[in-house]
Amino acid sequence: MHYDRCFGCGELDGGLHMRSTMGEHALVHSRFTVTEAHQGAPGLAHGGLLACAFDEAIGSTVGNVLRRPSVTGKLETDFVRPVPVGSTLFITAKVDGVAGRKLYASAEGRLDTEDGPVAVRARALFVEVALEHFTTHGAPDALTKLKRAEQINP
Ligand SMILES: CCCCC/C=C\C/C=C\C/C=C\C/C=C\CCCC(=O)SCCNC(=O)CCNC(=O)[C@H](O)C(C)(C)COP(=O)(O)OP(=O)(O)OC[C@H]1O[C@@H](n2cnc3c(N)ncnc32)[C@H](O)[C@@H]1OP(=O)(O)O
Repeated sequence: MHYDRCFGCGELDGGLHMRSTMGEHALVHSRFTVTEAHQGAPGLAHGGLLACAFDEAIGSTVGNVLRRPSVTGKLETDFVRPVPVGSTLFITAKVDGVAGRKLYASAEGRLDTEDGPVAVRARALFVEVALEHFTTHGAPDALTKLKRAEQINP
């Protein structure tokens, strides 16, 4: 978790409640369980929420592997298989490259097990920002809140 009020990984009611863990070879593993609240078509996950889960999983990867503050500049998703309510996506993400402030990363999500069929793939460009990005555009006390989460999850 990087911030307890984050929609992706925080404790908010209605949030995605995702957790990410660092694995071998700098791969980061996240899980997203699709509930009734995440539906688009009856019984199936909404694509926008799946994209959100991948934003979170890739953002967590970029943040924890590179330790550079950044924001999503671009997020591209391929939905290759329906994701039913009740299923869990096992997401594996990695950093693909760095070019100055541009941080490239990608992820794939497999259905229900680590080696299940791939249901979603995503690629993202994160752009490194100064810490003032969060205080200028967000809350004035953003850094205090972010640093508190860092202390909980060093
Ligand atoms: C307090 C401690 C913090 C420490 C952090 C460390 C660790 C943290 C650990 C973990 C973090 C964990 C989890 C994170 C989890 C979830 C993440 C969710 C992330 C989000 O949910 S975040 C919200 C959505 N996000 C935005 O709210 C961004 C709004 N946006 C902007 O704020 C600006 O737009 C910005 C800053 C993106 C760029 O603005 P800018 O003025 O700074 O820079 P500029 O425009 O020059 O771009 C520089 C180079 O990126 C290229 N570039 C930019 N955008 C592009 C695009 N779309 N496509 C292709 N290329 C693009 C340019 O073409 C140029 O490339 P070149 O240099 O080659 O010309």
